[in-house]
Amino acid sequence: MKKNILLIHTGGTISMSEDKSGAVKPGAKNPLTDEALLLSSLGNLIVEEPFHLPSPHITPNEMMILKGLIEDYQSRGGIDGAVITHGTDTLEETAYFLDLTLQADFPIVVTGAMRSSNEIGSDGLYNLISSIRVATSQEAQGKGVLVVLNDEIHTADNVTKTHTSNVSTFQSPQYGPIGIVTKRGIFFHHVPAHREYYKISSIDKKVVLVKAHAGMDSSLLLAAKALQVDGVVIEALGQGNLPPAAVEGITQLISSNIPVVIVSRAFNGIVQDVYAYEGGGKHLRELGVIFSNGLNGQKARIKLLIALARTSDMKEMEDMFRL
Ligand SMILES: NC(=O)C[C@H](N)C(=O)O
Repeated sequence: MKKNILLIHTGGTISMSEDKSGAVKPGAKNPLTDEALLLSSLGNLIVEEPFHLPSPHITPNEMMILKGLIEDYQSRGGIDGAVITHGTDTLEETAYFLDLTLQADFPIVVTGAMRSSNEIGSDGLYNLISSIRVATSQEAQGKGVLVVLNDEIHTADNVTKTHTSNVSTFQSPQYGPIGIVTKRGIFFHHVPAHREYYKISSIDKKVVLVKAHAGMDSSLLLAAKALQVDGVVIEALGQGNLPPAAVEGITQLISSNIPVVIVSRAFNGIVQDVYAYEGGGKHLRELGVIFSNGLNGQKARIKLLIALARTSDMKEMEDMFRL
């Protein structure tokens, strides 16, 4: 029996076309709707298009709209899986947001494309078909929000865009993909180590993301404090260290009760309190910095926004980032 799949289009290259000059842009109509007949052989598709945006235009507000839409369908029942088409630039942030805030009992898959619908070698329709196949697979259940592109199945917490234009751009640097898509089937070779769920009803805090560099000082951190942001995420150096000149900024943020979360600007590995020199991980831990293990900066920012939507207790936030 065909499964009921909620198909949500949000925009991005997957629903754009190239014009004669080679410029890629959204048209009046989503080209994927032309493929409705072909796609309908894969399941009963219930199509929604709550907005049509390139993914650099996506904000947490659109992420909340997607969460609400999926929860609506979930409460009405009868849905066996959901697929979201999304621009690739911020796809990982939306996927991770939904992973943390939805408690769906059916698979949710996010996909996109690197080449627009009318380009040679266009990957959009192929990725969409793969995603619907994953969303209808029994084994995809209970694995959290999945990201499917280029024949690979990734978890939302680990996947990241690693190449500006290549179709194999989505990679999971820490652990690799958890499954593959082939002509014959959907094969999972790993199980996600843990799942997290946080109930939120709004998201409205301001969290900035700062990248550390050799010679970094406190100016951007002090500017963040002056702007009265609600939280700061820093892509720190190596295992989680900062230049000594950044310590003043950290101290002032934390003494103003503004949480500071660090991840590493290295795209593999975790941050730890290893080094005991000024600005080293041990020093940062003593100052009250929260260590986020394994997330990249943009995802730690999403998690901090969610944490701030739930609590102002630093200890509770720290516990959330320990997972
Ligand atoms: N490949 C893509 O989808 C990139 C596009 N700029 C977007 O994210 O909307």
